[in-house]
Amino acid sequence: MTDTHAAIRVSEIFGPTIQGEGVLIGLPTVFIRTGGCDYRCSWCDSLHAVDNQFRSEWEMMPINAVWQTVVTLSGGRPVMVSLSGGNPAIQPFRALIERGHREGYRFALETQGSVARDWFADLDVLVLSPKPPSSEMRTDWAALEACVDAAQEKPQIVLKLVVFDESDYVYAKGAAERFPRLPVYLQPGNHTPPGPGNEDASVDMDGIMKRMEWLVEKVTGDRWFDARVLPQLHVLLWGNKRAV
Ligand SMILES: C[S@@+](CC[C@H](N)C(=O)[O-])C[C@H]1O[C@@H](n2cnc3c(N)ncnc32)[C@H](O)[C@@H]1O
Ligand SMILES: Nc1nc2[nH]cc(C(=O)O)c2c(=O)[nH]1
Ligand code: SF4
Ligand SMILES: [Mg+2]
Repeated sequence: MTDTHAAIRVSEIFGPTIQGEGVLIGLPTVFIRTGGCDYRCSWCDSLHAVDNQFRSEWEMMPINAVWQTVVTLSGGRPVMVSLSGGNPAIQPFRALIERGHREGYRFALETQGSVARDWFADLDVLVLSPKPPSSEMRTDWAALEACVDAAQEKPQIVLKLVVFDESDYVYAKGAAERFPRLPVYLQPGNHTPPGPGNEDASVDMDGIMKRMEWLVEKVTGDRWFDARVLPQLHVLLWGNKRAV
């Protein structure tokens, strides 16, 4: 069933900018960032879409209004739309995806993989980013597998793993071994400043670059030749600034 009366809890809609991460890096993209998350990662870089203290900034938007915003931002030209958050899987996106597809838009979704939806099969790209030990979250592997199953091999599915340290790297290797058919993107963690609302704080660029170099040494040393190591390009360009 497609519920065209459904509303999406939106934190921000922005773009077009470039996708800064993973398999679609560099591609012009409009982002819909939903409000609310079932996780609380210790290093989440989007707390303004997670922490309840920002709830007053979130808006319940009817599908039509969300879609109109995307059309306005893209000048009516079909573009990649990234559904992120928060956890976008807890929002009712089926009708928006259907609407956008009719007009030639494509949809990627970023989720930690804790909640599976049957409409994942309607996506073009499903980015699963299970959380390593440094996040202080525990992975429900059955839920992650349910996300892969829900997609029914229709969208492209990739694993994007954030790595801060050795135990995160070991976790990433384990996750890749559980899903041998999924391409793997490794992304160095960005130590975001404590607390939400600190997007003007400077980025620890040296730390990010050191972790990237170390990651390259790890994957090449381990002969892990189908892993890809990529930075968050938008962080290199614009730091912790919001909505870029
Ligand atoms: C803010 S999350 C929103 C989507 C979903 N909740 C998730 O975590 O996949 C978007 C992406 O940013 C990554 N991310 C969040 N905080 C990060 C940080 N401090 N450093 C590097 N990547 C981070 C997540 O792993 C995820 O791939
Ligand atoms: N440019 C840009 N690329 C991104 N890739 C993933 C993002 C996210 O926060 O989900 C993000 C974001 O916020 N901005
Ligand atoms: S799952 Fe994603 S949005 Fe939620 S707290 Fe973790 S990084 Fe942030
Ligand atoms: Mg981000």
